Amino acid sequence: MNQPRFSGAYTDAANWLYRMAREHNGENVRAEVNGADVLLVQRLEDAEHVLRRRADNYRKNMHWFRHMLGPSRFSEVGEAWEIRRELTQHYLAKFDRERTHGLAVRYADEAVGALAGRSAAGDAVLDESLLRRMTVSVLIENFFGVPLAETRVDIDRLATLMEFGSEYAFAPTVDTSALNHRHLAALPRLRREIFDDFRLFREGALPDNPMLEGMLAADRDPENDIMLEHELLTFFAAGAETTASGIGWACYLLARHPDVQRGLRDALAPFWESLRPDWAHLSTIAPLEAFVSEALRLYPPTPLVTRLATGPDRIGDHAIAEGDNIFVSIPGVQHDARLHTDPWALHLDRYRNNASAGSNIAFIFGPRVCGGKKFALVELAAFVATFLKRADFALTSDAPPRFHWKSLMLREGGQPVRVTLRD
Ligand code: HEM
Repeated sequence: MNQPRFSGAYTDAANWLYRMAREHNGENVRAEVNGADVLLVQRLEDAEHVLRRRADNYRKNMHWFRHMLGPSRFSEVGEAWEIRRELTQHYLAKFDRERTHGLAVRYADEAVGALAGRSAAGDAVLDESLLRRMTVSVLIENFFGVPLAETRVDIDRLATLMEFGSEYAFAPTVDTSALNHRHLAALPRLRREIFDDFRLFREGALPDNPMLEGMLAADRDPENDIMLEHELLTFFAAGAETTASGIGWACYLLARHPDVQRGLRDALAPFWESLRPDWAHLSTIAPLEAFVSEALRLYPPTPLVTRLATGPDRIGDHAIAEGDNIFVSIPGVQHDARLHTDPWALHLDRYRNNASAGSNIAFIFGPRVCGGKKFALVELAAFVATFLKRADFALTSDAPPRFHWKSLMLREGGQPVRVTLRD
């Protein structure tokens, strides 16, 4: 059989990952990706080997991403990563759940009204910039204590930079096409504009904030190459673009499964009618948790993580040499029919006994686990609950999704969903 091959722009990469997950279900695959040999890992046990058990032998491989966005917690390895992780992880782990829940409900309420306005005006797809505005608003207000409107952060510029970055996110990088030349030419100006947008963070114009003060102190320290703007950029990209993609896919699933939509709304009714519609209460609503988990299983916002072998090893049946490229396919692992019966369908029941929850790896695991996993799960649950309270979601097209990768996974052409307010 011919070796599977991917060539072209990485904007198409997620379509290839889903094809591999169907055609080589439950198998790892040696593939050629833009001219380089890659082992595509699709088995949970081997993903655990690469990301957790032998993480010391598989380092992050984001030279090009680093080149585009600057070195940050996201791209660095070893001590350079550990210093950066120290700067933010305490705050990402110890955030106030109730405050985050409150902010997520408030901004979801605003966003769903605007989304319904767009649908009423004739839009057949969800306006993704409204979803991004919602998630950036929660992130900034939660971690920096100010509303987005009082900062100069421009969410569209951030999204454009992410799109540029996706072309260069992986090794091997794509051939430089005319499009890429245009990107490269525009990059310096775009970066300058975004850094200028972050001026208030550097100038101490925001309320006292220990996380920001720690980042600024590290930025001033000549002993390292930490730059506040690089850390902020990846913080916003990792923390807001991802959840915006996640809630977009959740809306699509609600629209595609009206029965699930009704069932969840019914399950949430006592919550909204209660005297205590807070996180302590929302976090006990099992069908909501199951729905968020299934949305992240079927459509993981970050579908691919790439690593480079630093020494020889074995992964399943494959011998690994130093310098080998390893791609862990999250859709591959999460659609493995050995772990999930009927893996392509939405199943809320499988979470009843937490049976297959452990095989969902949307946030990966091991030392480089997503720093914002808990925060993202609080936000996503609050967004879905608020959207369901306020609106109905209906499909505007039955066409199966094609994917558009831009450092995270969106739907090509936008999510075909009409939003109608219930009150
Ligand atoms: C549904 C939402 C999200 C998903 C699916 C997601 C997924 C991921 C994945 C797969 C990685 C590992 C990438 C790699 O190692 O190559 C990662 C890393 C990271 N994520 Fe998330 N993420 C989400 C939301 C967030 C949020 C809300 C934040 C911040 C508030 C965040 C902060 C981070 C950070 C800081 C890292 C780097 C961790 C490290 O290497 O130290 N993420 N995320």
